[in-house]
Amino acid sequence: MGTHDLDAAVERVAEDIAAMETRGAAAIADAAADALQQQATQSDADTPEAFRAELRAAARQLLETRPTAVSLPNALRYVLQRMDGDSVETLRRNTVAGADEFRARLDRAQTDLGRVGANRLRDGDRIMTHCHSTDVLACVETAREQGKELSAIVKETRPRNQGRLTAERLVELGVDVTLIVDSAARRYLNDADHVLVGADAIAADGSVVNKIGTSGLAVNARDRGTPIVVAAQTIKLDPDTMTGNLVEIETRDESEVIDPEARDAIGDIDVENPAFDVTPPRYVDAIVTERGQFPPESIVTLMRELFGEGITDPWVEPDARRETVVESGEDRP
Ligand SMILES: O=P(O)(O)OC[C@H]1O[C@H](OP(=O)(O)O)[C@H](O)[C@@H]1O
Repeated sequence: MGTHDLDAAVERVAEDIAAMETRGAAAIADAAADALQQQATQSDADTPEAFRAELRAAARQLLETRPTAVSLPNALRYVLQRMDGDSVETLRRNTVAGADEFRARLDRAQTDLGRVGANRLRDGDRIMTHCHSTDVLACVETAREQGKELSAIVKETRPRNQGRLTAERLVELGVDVTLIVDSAARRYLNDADHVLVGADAIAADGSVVNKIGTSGLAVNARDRGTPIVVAAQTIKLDPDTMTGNLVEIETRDESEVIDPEARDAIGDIDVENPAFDVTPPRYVDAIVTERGQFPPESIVTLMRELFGEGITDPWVEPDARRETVVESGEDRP
């Protein structure tokens, strides 16, 4: 990859995604499409092949940042599939247009999803949230625009406390917010009408990969009889899972859990920090997408419609392309 001229914007976007300065599956997809667009705009490749190779290298650099949110490869796939043409200028134009189109679709999808999700919310409802999902917030925003009064119990979501971001945004939307520590969730589930969470990836069997703690929340919610709704644009659907591949779960640095000094003070311990977990479909009542809401078991039909049976990895050099099967990652559910 070192032989390719990567634009500074690509490096910057990749660093921001890895450090979680840019986070949330939709925002990651948007930033990745933007980075490819900047690479295409700035490229001084003098042959179509050099241009293509540069864009593929940029995509690989972006892919290396975080492994779980499938919106990232889906965004790269969308843009690179539109990189078409016989001259550098045509390739540049088509790639830039592909990125623009992708980002516009992303925006539209979230608005449409918000309308679908808002239909599930009634005036006076109380939701419980986990982490920070813009797809969830789109549902709340539309419901608020429809004049529905809502309140929310917001889990802080250790270790990075993205619940505080959700709390802030909900307050801006005029929602009454109660912030709780994660371990208090069961205690407050009786007060909630819905658990409403986002997703980083959805597998073909309807399993939902979301922020660590989602699966425990879903099991508790089912026990309490509180419906569990997942707000996830179709960009969160993982086409690789149609051929039996599992979603890779990101493990992050232990310093997010405990600072090194405090850790040393305790003595010889192991610290683990998985960023996501897998909620089996039987605990999920509905997946809300821009195409309507689906029971998790039927999501595979939507996946086939959207991705067909075969998928490609357009960032791989042509002589190394796979057919349809890829290697499984580690620590997959
Ligand atoms: O696409 P939207 O709905 O904004 O976010 C989806 C999901 O992305 C986040 O992951 P992280 O904070 O990037 O690890 C959360 O798990 C959230 O539910």
